[in-house]
Amino acid sequence: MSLLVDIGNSRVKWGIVQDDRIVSGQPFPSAAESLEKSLSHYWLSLPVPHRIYACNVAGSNAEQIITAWTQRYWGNAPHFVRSAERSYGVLNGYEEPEKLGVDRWVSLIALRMLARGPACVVDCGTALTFDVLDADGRHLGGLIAPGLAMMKQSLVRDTKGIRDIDCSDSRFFGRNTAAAVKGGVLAACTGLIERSVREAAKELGQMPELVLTGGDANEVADTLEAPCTVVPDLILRGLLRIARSVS
Ligand SMILES: Nc1ncnc2c1ncn2[C@@H]1O[C@H](COP(=O)(O)OP(=O)(O)O)[C@@H](O)[C@H]1O
Ligand SMILES: CC(C)(COP(=O)(O)O)[C@@H](O)C(=O)NCCC(=O)O
Ligand SMILES: [K+]
Repeated sequence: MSLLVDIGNSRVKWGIVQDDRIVSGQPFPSAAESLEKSLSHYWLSLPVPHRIYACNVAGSNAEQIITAWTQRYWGNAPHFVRSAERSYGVLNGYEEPEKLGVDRWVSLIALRMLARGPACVVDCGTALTFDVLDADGRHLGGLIAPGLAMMKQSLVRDTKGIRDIDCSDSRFFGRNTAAAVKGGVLAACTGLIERSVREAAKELGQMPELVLTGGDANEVADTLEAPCTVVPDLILRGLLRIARSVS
């Protein structure tokens, strides 16, 4: 059995590989304070994995805690994927390829398998990232913006007049503070995505496919006018691609 682990700035997403398919587990917070406890809670009952493939953007502390845990209970350290210049049919577009967030790199590897032609991937996580891949697997670069929760938190933190932001209203324009914040933050994300897709289409000479992933992908997809596909386990699928090539 292989274990696939995507360690983001908010949450650890993970899944086991059974019959070459991903069975996703319950995500848990990546915060260092609770990480060891969460690992024991979610992973102690698993069969011992022969291989562990991980991508981590939550800092070396998270990497150390997870490695210590898997060493202690399974006698096995994870293989931490690093961003490369070229692999699995994808050519990294960064001037310094190793500086591209490894979650973005792995999502491009998955996107390359999934898409028939040029495609864009949006990760609606702690940050919102947008990356472009042409029909030959060349990464044309991307964008990084704050994610939905981070935008809301920054409004609460840095203003006196915005406090309660719980809202189930779904009209575009809000008629109270919470609805105005919800709408503003969603419009910031969907506006970024729709403008970026148009810009990508200009560079590509053709309309790209659009794939969304991350904890807020469904909420963003519901507001987007552009056609898109939500793939919740996109990064785990990229890790599976890498795992297959090694075993
Ligand atoms: N059950 C949930 N628990 C926590 N966050 C959630 C949940 N469902 C959706 N979210 C949203 O998902 C975001 C984190 O998405 P995720 O893709 O896990 O981010 P990251 O990869 O940066 O850790 C949070 O900011 C939150 O808005
Ligand atoms: C952009 C990110 C913060 C996204 O992290 P996430 O929201 O997935 O937790 C991460 O991919 C990262 O730290 N990237 C390094 C900088 C870059 O990609 O240019
Ligand atoms: K992520």
